[in-house]
Amino acid sequence: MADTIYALSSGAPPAGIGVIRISGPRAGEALSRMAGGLPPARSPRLRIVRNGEGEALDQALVMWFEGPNTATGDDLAEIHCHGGRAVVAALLAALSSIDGLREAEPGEFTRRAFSNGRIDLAEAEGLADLLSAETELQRRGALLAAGGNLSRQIEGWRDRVLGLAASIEAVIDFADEDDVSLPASFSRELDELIGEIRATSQRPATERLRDGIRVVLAGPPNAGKSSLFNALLSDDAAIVTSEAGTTRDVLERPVSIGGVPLVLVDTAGMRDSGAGAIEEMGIERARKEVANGHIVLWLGAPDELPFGAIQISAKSDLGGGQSEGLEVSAVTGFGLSELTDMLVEKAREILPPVDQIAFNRRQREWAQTAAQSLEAVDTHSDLLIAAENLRAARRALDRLVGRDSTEEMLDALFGRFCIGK
Ligand SMILES: Nc1nc2c(c(=O)[nH]1)N(C=O)[C@@H](CNc1ccc(C(=O)N[C@@H](CCC(=O)O)C(=O)O)cc1)CN2
Repeated sequence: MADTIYALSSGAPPAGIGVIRISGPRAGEALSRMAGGLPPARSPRLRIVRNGEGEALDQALVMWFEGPNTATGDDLAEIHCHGGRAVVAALLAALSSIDGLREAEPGEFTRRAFSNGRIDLAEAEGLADLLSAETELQRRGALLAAGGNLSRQIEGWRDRVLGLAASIEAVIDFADEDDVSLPASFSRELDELIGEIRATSQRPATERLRDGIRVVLAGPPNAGKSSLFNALLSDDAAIVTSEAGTTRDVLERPVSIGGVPLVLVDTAGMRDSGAGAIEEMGIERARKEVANGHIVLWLGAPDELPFGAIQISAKSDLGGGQSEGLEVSAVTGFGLSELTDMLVEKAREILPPVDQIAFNRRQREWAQTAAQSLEAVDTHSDLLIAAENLRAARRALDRLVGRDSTEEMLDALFGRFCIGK
């Protein structure tokens, strides 16, 4: 019998309300013991919730969902309690003392939903992105995958592959009868399918949306990079999102500007001579960032503009001086809104579309494998080989949505979730 797991699924206490979920074969029994009987299925009821000694712990809304039509696919109970630390702690302690119940691991509720066939891998990956979404664009992109749009598209492609395979197999099976041949539409249907898979694979990968567009500020020392960095971070439109984990001599801050996820990267000032060994290392890092940045803002001399970078003339409040490129002043705010508008526009051009499905890198590899197998289908030569290529394409699409995924893959994915999800 599968374990029955429980966890606080809402945010860290103290909070207004705490939602505790219990999933598994003993969920109903556990809720019934604590709430003095099961409420009617799928209807909230206000109950006094008690521990094993009959002591009242809280007055809470309780809900009961009978499997398999639940979020996890198991029997599922929920206690919506007051979100105070001691209330949540007392309820979790009461659950831990019930036989056969244990605390859930990170992502374990979602993993149950996956093993019970309630969601597929593409939906679970979308959910992981949805939970980590900090900007509006990230939320919209992830919701499409989490809501099954991507999976439905793959299912549609898979059905078309099966249809093509059935036509080929019919010809193979009736090879003796000479009036059996492939439908005239076969090649057109095959080409259309390849075209759609290729077009979707060519869209930028969703990791770019998840990780943000790197906007690198580069230039010589004292060019005003850090002032511009700070000004962009405190721009009205900018919401500073959670800090990146790494501290380096390259300073980076994730920020949401107009709902678009950007990572602002401030670099060491570049100069050719007079730099000591440590500064030299900083400059080396700065060069790397310039090479890897999605958007590079150059605050130096126009004749040293790195390839593809955007010329910025900072400190324009000082007047005079160079006036090439976009003029901005971190001090007066002059030109900042033009700069952020431009950043948002450029970023959107290189981000995956949020109103259409896009793949992450793992999904893209399988989609490309499927397209390659389909491209190898040649109806003018051995049809047995064509049939085998169609089977290979079907297998690749299956892998894309996680049929036969390995334990390692699942551990890696669900380990990204928090406890209670
Ligand atoms: N309180 C609470 N809120 C939550 C969740 C939860 O588990 N509990 N969710 C946790 O992820 C998300 C909602 N996801 C859910 C997914 C499926 C079903 C479910 O019961 N599905 C059934 C019946 C659908 C229906 O009522 O029409 C089904 O699909 O058959 C419920 C929630 C977000 N909000």
